Amino acid sequence: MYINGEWVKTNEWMEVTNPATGETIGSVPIITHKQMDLVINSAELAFHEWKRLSVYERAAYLHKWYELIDKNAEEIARVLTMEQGKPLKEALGEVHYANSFLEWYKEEGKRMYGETIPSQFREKRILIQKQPIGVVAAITPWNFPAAMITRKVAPALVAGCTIIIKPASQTPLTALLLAKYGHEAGIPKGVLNVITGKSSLIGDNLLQDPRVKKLTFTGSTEIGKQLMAQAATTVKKVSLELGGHAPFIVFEDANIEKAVKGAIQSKFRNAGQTCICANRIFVHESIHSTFIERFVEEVKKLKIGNGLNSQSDIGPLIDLSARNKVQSQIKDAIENGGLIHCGGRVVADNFLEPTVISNVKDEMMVMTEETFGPVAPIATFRNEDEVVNRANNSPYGLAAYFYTESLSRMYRVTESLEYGIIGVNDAAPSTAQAPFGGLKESGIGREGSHYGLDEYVEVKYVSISI
Ligand SMILES: NC(=O)C1=CN([C@@H]2O[C@H](COP(=O)(O)OP(=O)(O)OC[C@H]3O[C@@H](n4cnc5c(N)ncnc54)[C@H](OP(=O)(O)O)[C@@H]3O)[C@@H](O)[C@H]2O)C=CC1
Ligand SMILES: O=C(O)[C@H](O)CS(=O)(=O)O
Repeated sequence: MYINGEWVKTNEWMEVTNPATGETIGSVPIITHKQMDLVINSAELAFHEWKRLSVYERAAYLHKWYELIDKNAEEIARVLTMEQGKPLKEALGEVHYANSFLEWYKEEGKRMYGETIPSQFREKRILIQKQPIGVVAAITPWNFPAAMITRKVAPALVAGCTIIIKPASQTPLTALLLAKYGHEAGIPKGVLNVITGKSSLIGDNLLQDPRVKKLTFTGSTEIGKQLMAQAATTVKKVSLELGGHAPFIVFEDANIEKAVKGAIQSKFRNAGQTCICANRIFVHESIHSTFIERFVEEVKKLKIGNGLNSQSDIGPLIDLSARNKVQSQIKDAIENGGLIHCGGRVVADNFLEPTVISNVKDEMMVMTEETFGPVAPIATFRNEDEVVNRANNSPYGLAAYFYTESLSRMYRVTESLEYGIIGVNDAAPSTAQAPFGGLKESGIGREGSHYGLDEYVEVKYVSISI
């Protein structure tokens, strides 16, 4: 663990395994109660100094950190693949995507403007200041072990906050490697902290402590709700990036080749383990057979294998329970009339073939529960109103995609879909300068863009009588 600028151990450890092979690749300490108090104390003390630096001074630290991550991207990507499983080419892409948040926020922080507002009284002046909120608790998931951290740390640090990061127990090594380069960049002690151990102990301590002013969480909706309730005890500001169940709609006037390419990209990235993966594919009945034929042809080309093998397109699922959950969705679909066009089988332990199922009904598990695996369920639809209603019929509201060549349809459907992120003929919308986040039970707040910076500041109103 990295606490107050030092590498800290404990007597108890937990192992980290490679999901592709099951082998142990490392171990991390299990934090104690005493160390929880130490890390919160360190972050609180550091906050009072860190916030006094100019944003330009803070940005300079982020710039050095960015340069070190860029220089060591291959090393970080390799560790990421070994603990999370994604193909090395995807892991390297994630490291650069993660670094883009440092690159973007080290500059955006310099535009953290306040404002003056005219008063109705001659003798009064109204001043609005933006100030850092304080100590931030960041709890992150295993599917993007680098990007889900920097997407929080970059805006938090440049705004003047200090941060305590709890990475997922399955992927802590990437977080600790990022901290190593943050340390080498000279980030002052106590500003950046990475702790590991029992999530409930860590969560309870961070969320009950009034010195922690903000929770930023990325993970499942179930855990997000629990943490939000815990944060209420001390009225912490919360940002929640939760589950998704993205509809992917192919209209009759779509460019089918683009739609097939987009569906492959959105569905099978990270073996389908992303919160914005296409989870329900709706194809207009008039182009269904053409789409299915081309889509299956392309899916069959995907190669499954250890992420360290440069030929692999699809790595393992994170663990056996994840694989079993996906398999149960496939089984449910088949039992209710779904037709398997390819895949559906376990290749080895955590490896599941990329699977395409047609004749899918909206009541099936695969169409109502987040899949988080390489399964593409395809349903047909007759008209625009029908498919928009079906697409919106979900407690989730994170990402949605649709393919059309019609400008008027693009506006109509974009305005009707109840999702925070909409890809129009685009299956890969995520980028540092745009706001990422969902509606409904997909979360609260945004990450990335200037909206993401606002999550780490308080707006102070100063009324002056001269
Ligand atoms: N909206 C978005 O941007 C994203 C959403 N997600 C969603 O996350 C889920 C997959 O990620 P996954 O890691 O399994 O999600 P989880 O919600 O199970 O875990 C997320 C993080 O929360 C921690 N955690 C779990 N329980 C507690 C607790 N009681 N107190 C404190 N921390 C706790 C976990 O720790 P531990 O590892 O020790 O269990 C982990 O670090 C999917 O639903 C996916 O949709 C994932 C990525 C991005
Ligand atoms: O966990 C996720 O799904 C990521 O937030 C998706 S992305 O930002 O890498 O696209």
